This record gives sequence, structure tokens and C-alpha cells, in this order.
Amino acid sequence: MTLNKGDKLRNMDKRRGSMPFPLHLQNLHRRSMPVDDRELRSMPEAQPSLLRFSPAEEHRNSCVSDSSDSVISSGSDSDGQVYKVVLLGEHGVGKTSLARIFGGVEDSNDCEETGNTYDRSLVVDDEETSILLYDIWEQENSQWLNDQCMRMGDAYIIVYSVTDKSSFEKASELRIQLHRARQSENIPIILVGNKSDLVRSREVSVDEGSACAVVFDCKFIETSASLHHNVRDLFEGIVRQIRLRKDSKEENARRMANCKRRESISKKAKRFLGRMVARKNKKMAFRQKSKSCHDLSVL
Ligand SMILES: Nc1nc2c(ncn2[C@@H]2O[C@H](COP(=O)(O)OP(=O)(O)OP(=O)(O)O)[C@@H](O)[C@H]2O)c(=O)[nH]1
Repeated sequence: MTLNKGDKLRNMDKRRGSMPFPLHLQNLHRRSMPVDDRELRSMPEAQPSLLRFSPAEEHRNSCVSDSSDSVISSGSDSDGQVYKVVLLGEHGVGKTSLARIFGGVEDSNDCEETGNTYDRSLVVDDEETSILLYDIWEQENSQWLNDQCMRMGDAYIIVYSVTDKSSFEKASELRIQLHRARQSENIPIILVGNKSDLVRSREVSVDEGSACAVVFDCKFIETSASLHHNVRDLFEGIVRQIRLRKDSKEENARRMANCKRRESISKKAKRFLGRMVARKNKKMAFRQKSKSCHDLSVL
């Protein structure tokens, strides 16, 4: 997306809102936008306090969504942390359209007024999580900004258009770049094939999308921003992926703490054999992974 570098945006205050998909109340949308490199550099880290509503506003805006157990509401998440989710992808694949649905801004006439960052607290599975969604990826204008994007996210949504093969290839490149930038980290990534409504001009099949996700070890979903198809699932999915990794990190830390006593020889042997079997049986591992790449609620 092209960043708006106007003074108007520079001076705009951060606002936030909370509302279920779909949403038409533009004035409730909150944005905080890093409009150029300098601003992004000087931008303070998002604090949960920025995301709190006044009680009156909270009452007005909180609401339960119609079809699932998710709510987009105000307030901070249970651990007080705000997770940064970054949208990546080629020009025109629908990043902004997806972000605007998330942010509750759908009228394109409001383009000038909206920024590149959207925050929402989503209640998924009865738990609240605050998400700051960044739609600031630029293909060629700023290497610094792109490097920053690769480093700053707690989770990533890599979007391609199912009607544009080159955007699919670009998505693979982005996945590789991300892997290089964050090698040792197990970051949640969802590969998104957007514009699934354009059936006749499809150039990338569902199978190609999911095979790519399996190879690149990430989750996969097809969406249509135009029809709002699977958009809710996408954002709930990213929340679940963030939580799953957080939980498994905590679990690992707990396990490490408990594992002060020495492992028995038989346990070590079991672990070693387990690894050998997994390595030998790559086909099986591939099949297992490919089964789960569509399930955004498991690791
Ligand atoms: N049919 C269809 N059109 C879509 C969909 N999503 C986005 N579009 C259209 O595709 C065009 C580009 O969408 P954007 O959301 O601006 O794409 P972007 O990735 O943000 O593009 P840049 O800002 O150039 O990086 C717009 O005309 C959208 O209306 C979709 O799911 N289906």
C-alpha cells in the first residue's frame, strides 16, 4: 500500500474503536500511522494503555459477533500485551482491503482519512487479545521500512491474489526473506490467497496455495475481501496462532525449569529414536503438515 505522507496524517491522533465484522461505523476506527521512515523510527512502542477506551465509549462499542464465539471489543487483553501483526504482499493483492475490514473501515471514500495501522481487541475463545495490524509494506520505496517490517512483527499475514501468479511467487519470496530475517524465531505466519471470489480469472489453485504453505511451514487460508469470505477466520486464526506459540513457549520454559533433574538414559534413547523416525519418515511428516495447514487453530 502507498503510505500517505501528508501533514494531515502526520498530525492525526491515535484513535481506536471496537466492533464486529462487518462494520460501517467509520468514525470508530482507530489508526496510528507511521507515515514515513522518520516517523516510524520515532514512533513509541504500542502500549496497552493506548488501547483503552473510556467506560462510556467501551459500553457503546463492545458487542458480540453474530456467528462465532469471537468478539471485537475494547479493553486490554488478559496479559496486557499488544501483538503486532504485519501484512506483506505484492501491490494490489488486497492487503488494504483486508486491513480495512479488520479496522472496520470499508468505504473507499474514506481512504484519505484512514491510516496504515489498525488496532483492535479481539475476544476469541472467550479470551481477549489486542492486535495492532500494520498495512505499511512497500515494495520498492523504502528498504529501511521493509527491513523494519520484517523485524517488528509478532505475526505475519502474507497475501497474494489467486488471480495473479506473480503475486503468489512474490509471497514465496517474502516468506524466504522473513525466514532469513527471523531465523531462530518461530513466528506465526498465515499465507492468504485473496480474491477467491474471482473464480474465472483464478491463476493459483487451492492445492498450490496449501502446498506452498506446507513447504514454508505456515498456515493457509483463501479469502475474499470483497465478499468478506473467511476474513473473520483469518484474523481469529492469527490470534490463535499467536496464543499457541505463546503457550508453547511458556510450556517449554516450565518444562526446562522442571527438567533440572537429569533425564534417564531410557528417556534420552526414546527421544533420539523419535527424532530418527521423524527424519526418516519425511513423507508422513509432509502429509501430517498438509492436513493441518488449513487448520488455523492448531500449531
Ligand atoms: N474481486 C475482488 N477484488 C478485491 C479483493 N480484495 C481487494 N480487491 C480489489 O483489489 C484492488 C487492490 O486492493 P488493495 O486492498 O488496495 O490491495 P493492496 O494489496 O493494499 O495494494 P497496494 O496498496 O498497492 O499494496 C482494489 O480495487 C480492491 O477493491 C477481493 O477479495 N476480491
